[in-house]
Amino acid sequence: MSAFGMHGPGQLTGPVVILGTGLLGASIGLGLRGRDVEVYLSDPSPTNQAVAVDIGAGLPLSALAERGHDDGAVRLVVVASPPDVTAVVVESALTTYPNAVVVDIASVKAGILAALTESAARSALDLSRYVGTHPMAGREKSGPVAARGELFTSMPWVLCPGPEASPAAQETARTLALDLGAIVYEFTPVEHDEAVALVSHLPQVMSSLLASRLQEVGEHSLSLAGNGLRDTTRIAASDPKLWVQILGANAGPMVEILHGVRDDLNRLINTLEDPEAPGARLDLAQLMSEGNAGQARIPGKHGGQARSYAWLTVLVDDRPGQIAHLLTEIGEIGVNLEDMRLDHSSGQNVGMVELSVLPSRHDALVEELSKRGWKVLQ
Ligand SMILES: NC(=O)C1=CN([C@@H]2O[C@H](COP(=O)(O)OP(=O)(O)OC[C@H]3O[C@@H](n4cnc5c(N)ncnc54)[C@H](O)[C@@H]3O)[C@@H](O)[C@H]2O)C=CC1
Ligand SMILES: O=C(O)C(=O)Cc1ccc(O)cc1
Repeated sequence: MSAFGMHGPGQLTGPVVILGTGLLGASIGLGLRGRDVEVYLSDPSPTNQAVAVDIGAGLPLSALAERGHDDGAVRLVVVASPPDVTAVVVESALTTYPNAVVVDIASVKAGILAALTESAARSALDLSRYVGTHPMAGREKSGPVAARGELFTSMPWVLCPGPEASPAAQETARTLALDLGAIVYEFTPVEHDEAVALVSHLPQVMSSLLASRLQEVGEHSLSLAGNGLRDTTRIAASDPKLWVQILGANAGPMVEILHGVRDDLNRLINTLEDPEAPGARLDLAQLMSEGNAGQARIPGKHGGQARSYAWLTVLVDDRPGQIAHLLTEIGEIGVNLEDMRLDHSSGQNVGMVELSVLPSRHDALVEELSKRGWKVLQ
């Protein structure tokens, strides 16, 4: 059993080759190693490859032959390179590994399938072994140092098979996602690109636009920043190189959505230019309630139904061990935490731990924690 064997074996059989060992490639390697799958890693950046090997995401690709395998033995190739080189890397993997299923995980799907279909029309490319996929899980950091084997647990993973993908190749792609703990969805590449324009690419653009407003503001104003600003700008820290490629490859669906956003912004500007005008307050109320209605439709994390939780805030001294102590006590009280955020009161030696729980458990937790001497704000 490997060092990560506590996750138990999966269904997938190796050897698996991962091409591109950044955040996603190394995370997939870690997850598969946790299920004892034989994984080999390759990256044009020797540093990224070495880091991925060091964290236990697999062995260098050179070890494939050393372990007695030829290229024909490879069962699955995962292409985890940047989107703009993905079609070329898939094409070369289909040729190099004649018996392997090849999946890619790039964030945009239709253009890659179109490029491969065009290549296949000119050469003898076997697209029955190719399945485009997209795990809807990531981070605002890139590179293998940020990799996590659990990244995909309970997250959506979209399969976008082209018309030539064989049932066996689709089954292998599905097994990869399921072994890594993901929830599998099937979309056509075009449906996928339209959906992610709204649920993934627009949030990134809005977050970046908002955060870019902060470049010139004085420190005095920034010191008032609270969770609203942090929540809405987390992904503004994402890698520009990746997002230039994603947005460029999904420009059509994005432009359509951005026209709608521009109309809404124009409406808001017009209203706020004359906030005392008849109907202005109603218009603002409508805008806010339209937002409420959209927000309420977002499914809960892990694909569950949208659900509202109750929040409470516990003040903790800024000393080592305080948060661990608080969590232990909550465990003893027997309340399950749904979410947790940490914050600091600026300029004070006190931390604020925000906890979310099922509404039915909120009052009991407040009462029990208060009895045990914790300062609880509701
Ligand atoms: N970052 C995220 O949150 C998510 C990213 N993706 C997709 O996953 C893929 C990888 O993204 P990240 O891991 O975030 O990027 P990353 O920048 O962390 O890693 C990309 C890796 O690909 C390597 N690479 C560059 N050219 C290559 C080539 N020709 N062949 C093989 N490897 C090559 C780079 O050296 C780097 O190590 C992208 O296609 C992205 O759209 C999908 C879901 C989430
Ligand atoms: O950090 C987050 O919340 C993300 O949503 C990351 C992400 C980035 C790119 C993708 O194609 C999918 C997911």
